[in-house]
Amino acid sequence: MNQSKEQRILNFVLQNAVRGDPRSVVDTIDRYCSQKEWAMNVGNEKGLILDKTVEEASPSVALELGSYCGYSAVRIGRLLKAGARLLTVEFNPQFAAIAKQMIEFAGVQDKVKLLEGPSEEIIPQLKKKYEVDTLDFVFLDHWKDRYTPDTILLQECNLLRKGSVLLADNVIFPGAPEFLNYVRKSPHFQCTNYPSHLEYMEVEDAMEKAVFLG
Ligand SMILES: O=C(NCCNC(=O)c1cc(-c2ccc(F)cc2)cc(O)c1O)c1cc(O)ncn1
Ligand SMILES: [Mg+2]
Repeated sequence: MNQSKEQRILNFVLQNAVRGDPRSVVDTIDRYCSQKEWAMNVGNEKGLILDKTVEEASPSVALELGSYCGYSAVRIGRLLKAGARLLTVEFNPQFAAIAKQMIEFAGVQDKVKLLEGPSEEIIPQLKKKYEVDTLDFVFLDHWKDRYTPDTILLQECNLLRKGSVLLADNVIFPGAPEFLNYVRKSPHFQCTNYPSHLEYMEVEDAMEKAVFLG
């Protein structure tokens, strides 16, 4: 049975990156996906916006929706302070299996926990089952039509506090127009747009930061 693209990306990392070195894993995925096969990792240009936003938020508890191959989980995990943790949610079992191996190879498994399942099922479990009080940082990179319902669900589950930072990928391409409309119109969010480009392409894209005001 021939390999999936995601398996080929993982194999390239296992053979070319340095075990335990998150930076080398991130750079190796970017090298593969810019030179060999395009894939929907956030990439290095938007990755730098992600880095700066994570560093500014300095989260103790972070959530990622949409792990894919684990690129951004490794990227965020490497920036977390001692004792801080990232929960990353992936619906697709094939993607989840790859992401778990990527996270372990990078050596961030003590900070990053992958939760497999649909976000709408996992979010309501975060407080009781995963001992979350509130989330300091949320990276939205899953199905674009889930950004708005999941943002509402996070509020309904009292998982956001004054100052919680949401950062959403792909608000231009593939696009999340409903989400942009929702957070920009809401009195509960302070929004900032960061123009960029689709990973590994010259297509326009952007990230949107939405800070919860309580
Ligand atoms: O999360 C799940 N998919 C990835 C979401 N992410 C994207 O769809 C995504 C897509 C693109 C993209 C860009 C250009 C293009 F031509 C095609 C796709 C880029 C990105 O940066 C993304 O993040 C998922 C899977 C599944 O089977 N079930 C539940 N959820
Ligand atoms: Mg994306």
